[in-house]
Amino acid sequence: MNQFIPRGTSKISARGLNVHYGEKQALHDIDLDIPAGEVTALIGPSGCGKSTFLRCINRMNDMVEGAKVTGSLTLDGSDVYDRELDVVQLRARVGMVFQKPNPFPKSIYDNVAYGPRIHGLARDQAELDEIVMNSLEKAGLLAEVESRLSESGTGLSGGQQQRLCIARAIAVAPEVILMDEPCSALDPIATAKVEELIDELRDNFTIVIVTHSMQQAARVSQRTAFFHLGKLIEVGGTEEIFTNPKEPLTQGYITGRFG
Ligand SMILES: Nc1ncnc2c1ncn2[C@@H]1O[C@H](COP(=O)(O)OP(=O)(O)OP(=O)(O)O)[C@@H](O)[C@H]1O
Repeated sequence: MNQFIPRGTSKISARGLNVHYGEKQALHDIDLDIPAGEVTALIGPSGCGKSTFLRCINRMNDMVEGAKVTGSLTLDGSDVYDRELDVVQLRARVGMVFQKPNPFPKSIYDNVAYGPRIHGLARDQAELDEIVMNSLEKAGLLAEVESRLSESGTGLSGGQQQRLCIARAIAVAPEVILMDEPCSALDPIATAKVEELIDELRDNFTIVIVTHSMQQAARVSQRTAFFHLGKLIEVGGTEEIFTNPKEPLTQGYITGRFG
């Protein structure tokens, strides 16, 4: 059963969204609204289609051979799958942070400056410096790396690398940040830092996060969508989903009866 927030307040809207990988249908008729300025968590057992849905939003599925997306997906009311749409521009508006931190083998500075450079966001070096510093600050990393900006990003700890990847995503001023299990490779302390950061970022960005951890969904999100076997079973306020789910399948999952 799908519940909608009123139209007009949603940043991303899926209607009748289907995804096939060759013969296999990974998502069935998904209707889902993602509100602006909130964190929406996508949860559900392995293989239920969470990552597939996430990857539809910035058209990462375009790169998967045999993947076919039908139905409608809009960002601020515009069709994400419009043939005329510039996918590079879309990915600047919709940034992504992956499961494994993947800094470029470049300096910490250049990791963050990369996007602003290719999108021509800074008029001069001073402006680029400002974007880099601001992004590192917003990602909660500046104090730890200020004195070593020219050192390689790959030399940082896993948690620092993930915050560097978040800084890199923020640097192009996206509207939406997609996070695909961003803490699964991190220890509990690094995880706590990234979770804190997610909470701070929601003032400025719309965030969609895939997580296997129900505790994490409960800690960081305001809205939760539960997927099962490629279908959206239930979506609602996170507290409501975790304390008073309407669907027996959701209840079964959150109480650990299957997973
Ligand atoms: N590139 C692909 N080619 C073929 N099938 C795929 C591909 N990617 C995903 N699938 C299938 O689509 C379904 C949904 O996968 P998806 O990765 O979206 O699930 P998920 O809920 O994110 O899983 P997990 O929690 O294990 O990451 C699964 O059955 C998966 O095997």
